[in-house]
Amino acid sequence: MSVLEATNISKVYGSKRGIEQKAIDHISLSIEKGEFVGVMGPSGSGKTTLLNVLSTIDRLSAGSLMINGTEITKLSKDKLAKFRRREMGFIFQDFNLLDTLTIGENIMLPLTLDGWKVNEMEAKLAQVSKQLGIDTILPNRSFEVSGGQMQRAAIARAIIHEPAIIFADEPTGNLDSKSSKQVMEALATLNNQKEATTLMVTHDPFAASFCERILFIKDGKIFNQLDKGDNRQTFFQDILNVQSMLGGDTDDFQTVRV
Ligand SMILES: Nc1ncnc2c1ncn2[C@@H]1O[C@H](COP(=O)(O)OP(=O)(O)OP(=O)(O)O)[C@@H](O)[C@H]1O
Repeated sequence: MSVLEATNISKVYGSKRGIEQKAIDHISLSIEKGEFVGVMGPSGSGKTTLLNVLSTIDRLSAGSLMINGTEITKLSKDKLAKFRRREMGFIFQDFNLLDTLTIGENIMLPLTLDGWKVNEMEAKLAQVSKQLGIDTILPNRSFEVSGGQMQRAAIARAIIHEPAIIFADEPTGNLDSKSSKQVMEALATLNNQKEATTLMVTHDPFAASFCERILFIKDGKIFNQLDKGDNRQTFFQDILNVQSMLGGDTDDFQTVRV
């Protein structure tokens, strides 16, 4: 079953000088339940725009987008906000945790907004935080814990309401290699054990090697697609090969740390 089905989608930005920028150019893609899909491509290729339109943060210029059986382009603003809150989880590069709340309160936020009972929220919090290995830091504030712990808290917040799909934008972008590995292992485990359908934009070939499938974007179009197969090290090398074919960021060519 497709959790996400985008058909012929485009996003065109206007400019003050009247020149249009076609950031997404007639892309069609589908993501099945339980898939872990990565999006890669050179700087300016349209990765963030693709994530933003698929996650309904930004409106499409054209095309159709079905998520969990609902045609997104037909929803009113209010219905869309509710749909987004219930059916989607978000993970950002800079964690986006509120430092006025404890880590536990941050994680429970989607349930608080949805009017859950306190004892039910706490039971769910205990389960999710244990699974992510952050149950001991729940009373802390974000500035008292490490970057890796903050990102695992953000993952807990993204999955606590069991959304249909998780959108992750450079989740390892602000982390050192050890924390990146922990965060990617956490995402991959959630994906394996809970069938958490995930779409992740990344520049990092190491992070991407945890995905099952990578879509490479160039000039707003899908340029190539890679499937993992059964060996992550080979997959990692394949990712580097496509990246070098695409050109772009020299930072992307990292030493192997699989
Ligand atoms: N708000 C906007 N207004 C006008 N043009 C935009 C806007 N946002 C992005 N663009 C343009 O759309 C294209 C795609 O940008 P996007 O940020 O999606 O690329 P990206 O692949 O995520 O890049 P990066 O890896 O550098 O973050 C670029 O040419 C960019 O300049």
